[in-house]
Amino acid sequence: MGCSASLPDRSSSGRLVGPNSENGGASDAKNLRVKLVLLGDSGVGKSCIVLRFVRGQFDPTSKVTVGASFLSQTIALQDSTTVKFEIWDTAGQERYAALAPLYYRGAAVAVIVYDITSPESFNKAQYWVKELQKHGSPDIVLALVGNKADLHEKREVPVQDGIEYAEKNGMFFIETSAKTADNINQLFEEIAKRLPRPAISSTQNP
Ligand SMILES: Nc1nc2c(ncn2[C@@H]2O[C@H](COP(=O)(O)OP(=O)(O)OP(=O)(O)O)[C@@H](O)[C@H]2O)c(=O)[nH]1
Repeated sequence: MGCSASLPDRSSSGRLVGPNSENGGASDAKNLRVKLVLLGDSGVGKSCIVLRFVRGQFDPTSKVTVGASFLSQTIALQDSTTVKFEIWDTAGQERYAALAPLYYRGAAVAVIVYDITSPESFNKAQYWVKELQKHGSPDIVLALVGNKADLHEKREVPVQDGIEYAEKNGMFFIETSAKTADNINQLFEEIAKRLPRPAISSTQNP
């Protein structure tokens, strides 16, 4: 189960713009290209977050991620900077864990996702934070995301736990719902605001 995310560039809201082709894909002060990796336990909603961000859709019936999938999406900030996110959505199943370094190596941003109804997934998120702190780029932007915020009646991870853990580790924190779209665009906009200027450009290779 899950959200299939092997999709082309698409705009999904008025604030999102098409692929940035004016400068041939390189980063400059106004047009940033950013490699972003999503990590987290299987089933927390990584693919659904990406699908919601890129296409504005939620598909509860599509499949588990195998290996990883790649998508990109460009957003425009208020200061007219554009940020093209090159997104690697990794597979959360344990059997793919050894592949993760291929995807987070050289990433300017890591989005570490857990499910607010699953303490196990919160523990797994903490594992990924430590892994990124040890092996990620030294200036990587780390975001901690508590997804499935729409399932508040089943919540098992208090919002305060997410806030405190993120604060201690110098991370940006947000709760989202890929199902309702709550805070999905905000997640990427807040990441964009925290990027060093210009961000390191990347290629479509992991
Ligand atoms: N209620 C609710 N369900 C969600 C949300 N996001 C994802 N889901 C459901 O959670 C399940 C897993 O979502 P995926 O996006 O495939 O999870 P994943 O983290 O990509 O999983 P892997 O591909 O195994 O790593 C699916 O059944 C989704 O419909 C959400 O915000 N709210």
